[in-house]
Amino acid sequence: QFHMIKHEDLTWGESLGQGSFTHIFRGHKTDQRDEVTHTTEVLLKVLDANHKNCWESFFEAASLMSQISHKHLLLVYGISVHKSKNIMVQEFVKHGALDLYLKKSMSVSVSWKLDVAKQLACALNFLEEKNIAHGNICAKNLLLAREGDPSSDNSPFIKLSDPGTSMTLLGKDVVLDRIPWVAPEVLDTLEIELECDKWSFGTTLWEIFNNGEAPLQGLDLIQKQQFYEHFSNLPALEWTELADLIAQCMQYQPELRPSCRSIIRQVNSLITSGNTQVFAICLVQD
Ligand SMILES: N#Cc1ccc(Nc2nc(N)cc(-n3ccc(CO)n3)n2)cc1
Repeated sequence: QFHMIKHEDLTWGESLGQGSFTHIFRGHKTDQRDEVTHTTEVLLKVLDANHKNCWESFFEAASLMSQISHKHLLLVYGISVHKSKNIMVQEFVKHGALDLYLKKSMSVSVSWKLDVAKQLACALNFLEEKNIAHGNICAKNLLLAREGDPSSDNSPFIKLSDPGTSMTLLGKDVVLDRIPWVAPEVLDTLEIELECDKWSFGTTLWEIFNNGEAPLQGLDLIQKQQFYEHFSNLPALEWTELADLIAQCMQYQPELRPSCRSIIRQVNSLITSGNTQVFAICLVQD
């Protein structure tokens, strides 16, 4: 169910960092279509050689993304297997991962953040309708295709990246390190269900409104595990309605978390109330 890309059709550019057991590189792929050579800029995601045993899960994650297509889901062109290298060839998303972008540019507006939140909620709703759980929703896996800047007031555009190798294969410590993005029940079941993505949506909202700062950053694995054992919650944001939505998503009982439809409705009302507040302030100032 995959397009196989020949290794000789790939050219490698600079390293752009690494994820869990993967390295990512800028690159290009060439394909011949009726005598015309097309060159496309791509992102090459390589599975570490010492985690070759995860290659099925690595490609499983990618195939999930290539079976369905949606404007807010990353496009995976195919895979390339060459000697001991397992390579996923993805569309190159111009501005990279959202967590780094938020840390760099502290000046994005509330409406910018709510727009991103709404797009993620739509992507999750699409996956929910297909009964597909992603399993790794976080700001690092949200890719910024369009910046959208305050002056020309065009809005940001995000793409949800592949979930990567299933953490259930990656071992307990990887699962613990994903606290507080991983839903608490996953620590017992190691199963990813739709409700898990709602928990992670709450954590990602928290990240977005904390300018990309990682929640529970300084905690070690024991302290992270205790965070769940004590049924702790992330520090509430000032904006009460937003804090409420995060709290609804991050309920320890999976069945109490809101549906994607409800999440979209609540983000929409935050957008409306946010605009009203700005509008009111302008009225007062004038
Ligand atoms: N400076 C810079 C810069 C870095 C990356 C991109 N582009 C891109 N395109 C993708 N398809 C995927 C990713 N990822 C980045 C982290 C992950 C983890 O999942 N993916 N980055 C653009 C600019």
